[in-house]
Amino acid sequence: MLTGNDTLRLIPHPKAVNQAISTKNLDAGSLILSTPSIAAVLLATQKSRRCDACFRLPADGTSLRRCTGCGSYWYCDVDCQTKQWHAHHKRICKNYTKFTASPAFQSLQVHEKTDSLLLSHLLAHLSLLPTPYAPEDSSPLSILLSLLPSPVPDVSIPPVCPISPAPLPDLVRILYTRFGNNNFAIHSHLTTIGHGVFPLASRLFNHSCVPNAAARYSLSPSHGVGMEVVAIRDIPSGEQICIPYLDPAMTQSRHQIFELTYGFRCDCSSCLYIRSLGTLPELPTEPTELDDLGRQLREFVGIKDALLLAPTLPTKSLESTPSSLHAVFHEAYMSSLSETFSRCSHDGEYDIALDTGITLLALYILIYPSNYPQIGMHLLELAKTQSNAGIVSPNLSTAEKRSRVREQTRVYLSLACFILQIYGPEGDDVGPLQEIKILEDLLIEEVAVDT
Ligand SMILES: C[S@@+](CC[C@H](N)C(=O)[O-])C[C@H]1O[C@@H](n2cnc3c(N)ncnc32)[C@H](O)[C@@H]1O
Repeated sequence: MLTGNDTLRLIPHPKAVNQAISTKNLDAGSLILSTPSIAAVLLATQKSRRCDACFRLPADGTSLRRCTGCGSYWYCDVDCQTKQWHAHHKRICKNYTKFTASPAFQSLQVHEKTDSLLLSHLLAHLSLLPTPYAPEDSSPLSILLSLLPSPVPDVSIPPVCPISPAPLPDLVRILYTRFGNNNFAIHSHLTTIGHGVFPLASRLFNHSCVPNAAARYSLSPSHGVGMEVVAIRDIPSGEQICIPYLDPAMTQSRHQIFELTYGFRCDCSSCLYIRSLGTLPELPTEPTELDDLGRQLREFVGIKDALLLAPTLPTKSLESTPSSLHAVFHEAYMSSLSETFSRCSHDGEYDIALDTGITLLALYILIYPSNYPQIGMHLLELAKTQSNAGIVSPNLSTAEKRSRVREQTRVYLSLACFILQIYGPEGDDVGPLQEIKILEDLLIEEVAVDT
C-alpha cells in the first residue's frame, strides 16, 4: 500500500491529481505519517555546526568528525559517516572541493547552491542503486519521478557535482523540475536548518492555508532526517489532510508564489476571503492610529488581559473581521509587530513588548488555524517576556503583585504547552517543551521564596 499505514487513503483530486483522505477519526496530535528523506542537505549556515548525515548538533562536550577525503562533511560519529558514505558521499567526496570552488558553482545564488548540492546528493544516491539510476517500481525514488513537475516550462538546472557513472541530462532535468513544488524546508524548533526530498509526503499532502496537519522533523542518529506529519486538530474520517506549503501569515505574497512556483490557485477559505477583500485599506502611519488599530484588533479577537485567556485561547473566524480591521491583513503589519516585540523584549522595554506581543497574539489567532505551532512558540516568548518583566519591575514590591505576574506567566506557559504538545517535539533535543518545564519549575521556586 502506498501510504504504508491505515490512516490514509489516496483518492483523485480535481486539481491536484491526488488527495490523502483520513480513513478514521484522528485526534489532535495523532501521528499521520512518518517518512525518511531520500536526500537532504544542510543550509550553508549550518554546515560544520551539525552532522551532515542526521543534522543533529554535537552532544555537549563532543565535536564533529570531519571527512578526511573532502574536508567538507562533518559527522557525529563513525556510524553517521558510514551511513552517509553508502547513501551518497562515496560518489561525491573526490570531486566535491573542486566542484564547489568552480566558477559555475560560485556564481550561484545561496538558494541555488543549496539546490545544486541537494540534487548532487540525490543523483549520487541514484547512481548507487543496483542498476544505477533505475529505481524499483513504487520505491520512494520512483514516486519522486511521478510527482507533478514545476509549472515553469524551462527551469534552469543548476550545475551538479560530477558523478561516475554520470546521469543522463534528461533524468537530471526531470528530477530538478520536481524540486521547487515538492521539496521541504527541514526545521528544528520551527527554524529552517536544511532542505530535503520526501517523495511520499509530497505525493500525499496538498496545501491549505488553514491546514488540519503540519510537518515536523525528527533527527535521529540511527534513522537520519525524517518527517512526521501530525494532526493539529481533530480530523473526522473522510476529510482531506492538508499541510501548509507556505507560512499562512503570508496573506498577500502567497497567492503569487502558489501561482508561479507551485502552479495552482489556492481556494482555501482564507484565500477566498482575502481575495474577496480586493485592495486592502492602507495601514495607518501615525503611532496613535496604529495603537488604536491594535486595541481594536485585541477587542475583536477577545484578548484584553493575559489572565482572561485561560484555560483556552479564543477563536475567531477570519470572515467575521469588520472592515475597519482589514488593514491588519497587510503582511507589513505582522512583520512590524514581530520586530517591535522581539526588539523590546531583548532591550528590556517590557511594557511595550508585552503590549505589542498581545496584539501579535490576537493577529496570530485570527490568521493561523487553532493550535498552529507558531502560536505556541509566540506564547512561550510572551511567557519569557512576562517573567523577565516581573524580575526587573520596581513596582513588584508586594507578594500580591508578584503573584499576579507569576499567574500571567503561568497562563502563557500552559497555553503554549497545550499547543506545542499537540505538535510534539521537533528537531534538536532541548526544545520549547523543555523550556516550558524549566520556566514552570522556576515559578514554583519563586512561590516557595515568597511564602
Ligand atoms: C507536493 S505536490 C502534491 C501532490 C499531488 N497531490 C500528487 O498527487 O502528486 C504539489 C502540487 O500539488 C498541487 N496542489 C497542491 N495543493 C493544491 C491545492 N490546494 N489546490 C490545487 N492544487 C494543489 C499543485 O500542483 C502543487 O504543485
